[in-house]
Amino acid sequence: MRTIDIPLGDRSYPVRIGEGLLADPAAWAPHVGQAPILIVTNETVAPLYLPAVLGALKGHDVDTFTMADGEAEKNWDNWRALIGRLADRHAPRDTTLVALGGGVVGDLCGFAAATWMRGIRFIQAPTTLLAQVDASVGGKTAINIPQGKNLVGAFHQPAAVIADTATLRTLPPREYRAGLAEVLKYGAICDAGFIDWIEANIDALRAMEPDALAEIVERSVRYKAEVVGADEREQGVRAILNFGHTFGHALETHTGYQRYLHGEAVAIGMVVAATLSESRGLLAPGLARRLADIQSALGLPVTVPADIDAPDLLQHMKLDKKNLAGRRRLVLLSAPGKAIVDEDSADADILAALNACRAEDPAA
Ligand SMILES: NC(=O)c1ccc[n+]([C@@H]2O[C@H](COP(=O)([O-])OP(=O)(O)OC[C@H]3O[C@@H](n4cnc5c(N)ncnc54)[C@H](O)[C@@H]3O)[C@@H](O)[C@H]2O)c1
Ligand SMILES: O=C(O)C(=O)C[C@@H](O)[C@H](O)[C@H](O)COP(=O)(O)O
Ligand SMILES: [Zn+2]
Repeated sequence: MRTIDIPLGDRSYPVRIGEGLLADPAAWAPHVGQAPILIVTNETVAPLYLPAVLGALKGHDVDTFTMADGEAEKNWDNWRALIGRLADRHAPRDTTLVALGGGVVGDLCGFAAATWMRGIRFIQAPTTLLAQVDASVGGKTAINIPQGKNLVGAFHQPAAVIADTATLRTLPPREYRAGLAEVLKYGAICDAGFIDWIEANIDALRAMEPDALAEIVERSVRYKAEVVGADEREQGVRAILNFGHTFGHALETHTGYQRYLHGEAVAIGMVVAATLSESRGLLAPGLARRLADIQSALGLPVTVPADIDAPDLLQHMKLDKKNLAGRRRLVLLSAPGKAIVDEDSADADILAALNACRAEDPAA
């Protein structure tokens, strides 16, 4: 087991990464006391991993809340149902919530933990690649509303992250690929050498080779730890973790959270953001093409589909949380591995970048 600390003063916590951790009582013991535990999971993950977690937590007072599956479930109804469960069970303030699942379960459970009695402990037990490399770390919790992605939420750090890499073996291939988009994001914004590494290890990543998986999980968490440790509440540098997300979230919202996985939408968004960086003269030509080639090789989408109008996406971008006082703020690149926050892109620049990333084949 490897441990990476998220350095946040009295809110610091460990991210524990290893094979078989969910079933290991020793992995849980330091993070759960004798107070009640409510495990939040979904109908797909529960049959796969709930028995192992219940076994590891034997002897504790444990209840389970199981949601339906899918991004569209990260909504008010499930937040209300989960809060209702806590209320019905008279859950005291020392209750620990456990998010067992992907980023959807993690974000919703985290938001319930942030809001029940003004904030209770929670533990992230991420079971997707995307959640292990990104969503479980950093304390962003949220639900979606029809007007936009993650628009209702709170910063609320977990007490620990228990990332069992063995769970990745049951992940559907499309979900695994979506997680790779957030992995590549760290290369784009933090470390050009990591882009090189991913490029050199595409076959190993496609084959889910254990050494390659261990490398991307640990390296990604280290990049995120550094950024979150420097700026917990996105007052500055943390915004770079949103690279590709302004366009990605617009795609997700526009399609009702049904058509693209989060990582897929971010993948398209990263190509658009890199293209815009180049057309604005902020970034030397070549990286947008290179990112698109890596993503294609990893089986990720790279183009804005023909049936989605660029002005519609621009409209969704008005509710982006990075915007301040009427100023639109975008995360762009100034070099491979170096991100900047830009406030000077005009509508016409953005529309041109979106249209430059159109599929030549409308069916694509
Ligand atoms: N809070 C953050 O910092 C942050 C960061 C990135 C993404 N997110 C959010 O995370 C969400 C996406 O997370 P995700 O990609 O994990 O999606 P997800 O939670 O929908 O999980 C993907 C799918 O895999 C299934 N699944 C989970 N673990 C499995 C396993 N081990 N084996 C088989 N199936 C499994 C799930 O049931 C689901 O169908 C989005 O809502 C996104 O906004 C949050
Ligand atoms: O941790 C962060 O900060 C991120 O931006 C990570 C993103 O990958 C993630 O999708 C996050 O949920 C987006 O946050 P939002 O503030 O744009 O809703
Ligand atoms: Zn993301």
